[in-house]
Amino acid sequence: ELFTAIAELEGLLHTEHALITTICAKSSYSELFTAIAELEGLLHTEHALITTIEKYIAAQERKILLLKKYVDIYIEQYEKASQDVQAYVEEFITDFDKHKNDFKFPSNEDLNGAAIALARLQDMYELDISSLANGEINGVKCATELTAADCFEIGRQSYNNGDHYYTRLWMMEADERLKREVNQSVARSEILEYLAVSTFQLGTTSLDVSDYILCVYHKILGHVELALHLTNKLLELIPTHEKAIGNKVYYEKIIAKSNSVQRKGDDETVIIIQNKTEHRLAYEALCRGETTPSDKILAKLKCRYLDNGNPFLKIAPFKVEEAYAKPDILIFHDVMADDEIATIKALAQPRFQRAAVQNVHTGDMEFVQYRISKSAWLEDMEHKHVADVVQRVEDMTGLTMETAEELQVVNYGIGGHYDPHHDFARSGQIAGFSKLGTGNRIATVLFYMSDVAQGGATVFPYLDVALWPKKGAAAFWYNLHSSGEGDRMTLHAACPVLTGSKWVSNKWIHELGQHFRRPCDLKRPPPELTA
Ligand SMILES: O=C(O)CCC(=O)C(=O)O
Ligand SMILES: [Fe+2]
Repeated sequence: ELFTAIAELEGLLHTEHALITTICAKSSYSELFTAIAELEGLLHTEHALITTIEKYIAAQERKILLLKKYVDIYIEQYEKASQDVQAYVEEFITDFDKHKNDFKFPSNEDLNGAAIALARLQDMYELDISSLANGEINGVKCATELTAADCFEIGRQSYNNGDHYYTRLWMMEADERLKREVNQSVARSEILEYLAVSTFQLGTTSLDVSDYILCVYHKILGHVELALHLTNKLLELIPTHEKAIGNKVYYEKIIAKSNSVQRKGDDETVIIIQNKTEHRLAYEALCRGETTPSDKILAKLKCRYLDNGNPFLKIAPFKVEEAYAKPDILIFHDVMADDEIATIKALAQPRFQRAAVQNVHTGDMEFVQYRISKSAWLEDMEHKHVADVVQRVEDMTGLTMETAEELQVVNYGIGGHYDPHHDFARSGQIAGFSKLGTGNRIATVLFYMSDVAQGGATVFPYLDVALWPKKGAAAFWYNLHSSGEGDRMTLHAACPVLTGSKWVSNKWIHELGQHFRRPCDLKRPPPELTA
C-alpha cells in the first residue's frame, strides 16, 4: 500500500508541477480560475494521501514496537536460560504445568478417537490411503498433505486400538513418504518396528477391524518371514535394538519349526478377506449412495402440498415429498428458517455433551463407538424460535406435542455417525424415555440444520432409502405400527460424515394423547414386519 501510495504521490507532484508551470505561463483569468479549482481538488487528494500514509507509518511503528517488545522478552529469556539451562527448563515446565488447563490441547484420547474415525471412514467410503495422505477425498483436495510422521502417528494409534490391518497400511504409507522427505519427520527404525510387529500379528490372529469385519489372513506367504525381513532391516539401522533382537530370535524359531512341517504352497501374496455381514455391506453401499429403492417403488412416490385442514397452511402449505411408502417416510421442505437454525445452534452449542449410553451392568454412562456425536436438549420456553419449531411439528404431523420429548440438537463432526438402530424401545427394554409414562416413541421428526459436504446421509437399510441432508428440510416417519408394535422396517442410521459438519435436531413424539389423532388399530401388522 505504501508503495502504491508513494507512486501516486509522485505522480501527483508531477501533475502539480506541470499545473503551476501552466498557470504561470498563462495570463487569462478564466483559465487561471479553472486551474485554481483543479488545484484545490488536487490539494484535497494530496491531503487524503498524506493522512493515509501517516496512518500507515503509525501502524508500521506499532508493529516495530511490538517486535521490539518480543525481542526484549526473548533476550531476557535467553540471558536467564544461558545462566542455568536446567533450572530454566524446570521452571518452565512447572509454570507450564500450572497453566496447562488454561489451554485446550488434543488429548491422547482425542488422537485415538481420530484414528478410529479415520479407519471407519476409510472402510465405509473405500478411501485410498495415499490420496488421503495427500489431503484428497474422492478427488477433492480438502486438507494439507500428511508427513511421514503424521502417517506414523495414525498407524501408532491404530496399533493401540488393536487394529493391525490399518497399522500396517499407515506404516507402509509412512515409509513411502519418508523416502521423499528431505527433512525426515520420523525415524525409519520406528516405522519398521511397528511394521514388523503388525505384519506378524496380522498373520497370527483373525482380528476384528470393527464389530462387523472379520479379517481372515491366509498364510500363503509366511507372515513370519516378512516380519523377520522387516526386523532385519531395523537391525541394520540399529544393531543394538533390544526388542528387535528378541523378536528376531522368536521369529526364527517359529520359522525353523514350520519348515519342518510341509509348507502348503509358495505363492508369495498376502490375501486379506474382509468378511463383512450382508447387512453391513448393504448399509455401507447405501451410505455411499450406490443403492436406491427399485424403479417400481420410486414410480409410486409423489410430491404434494399439505395443509392438514389448518387455515394458515391453506395460504402457505407444507411442501411434502414422499421418500418411501409403507412405511411412509416423508420429507418436508423449507420447514426451518435460517434465523431459527442459527438460534437453535447457538442455544445448544454451550451445552453440548458427547453422546453416552448407560451400561446395563454397572449403570455407568459410557462412550460408545456406535454413536459418535455431541447433543443437547432444548425446552420450548427457552426461545420463541424453539417454540415456533415445535408448533410447526404439530402442524406438520397433526400429532400433539404435549407428551413429546424436548428438542434434541445433534452435531456430528468428521467421522461422526450413528449405527443402524430403531428409535422405539422394544418391550422390556428400559430406554431413558420409557420412564416418562408417555408410552413409546410413536414418530420421529428429524430436522436438517445444515447441508453436508460429503457423507452423512440418513439411511434406512431395509428400504434402500438414503436421505441426503438439506438445510431447512425435515424427515418424518412413524416408528410404530398403528397396533402400537414397533415397525422393524424403520431401522435407520446416520452415515459417517466424510467432509464438513452435520447438524440435525430430533423431535421424538410419544404415544400418549395421540388416540384421536392417530387411532390405534387392533389389526396386527403382517408377521414378517413384526419386531
Ligand atoms: O442424524 C441422523 O441422520 C439420524 C439421527 C438418528 O437417527 C437419531 O438421533 O436417532
Ligand atoms: Fe434414530
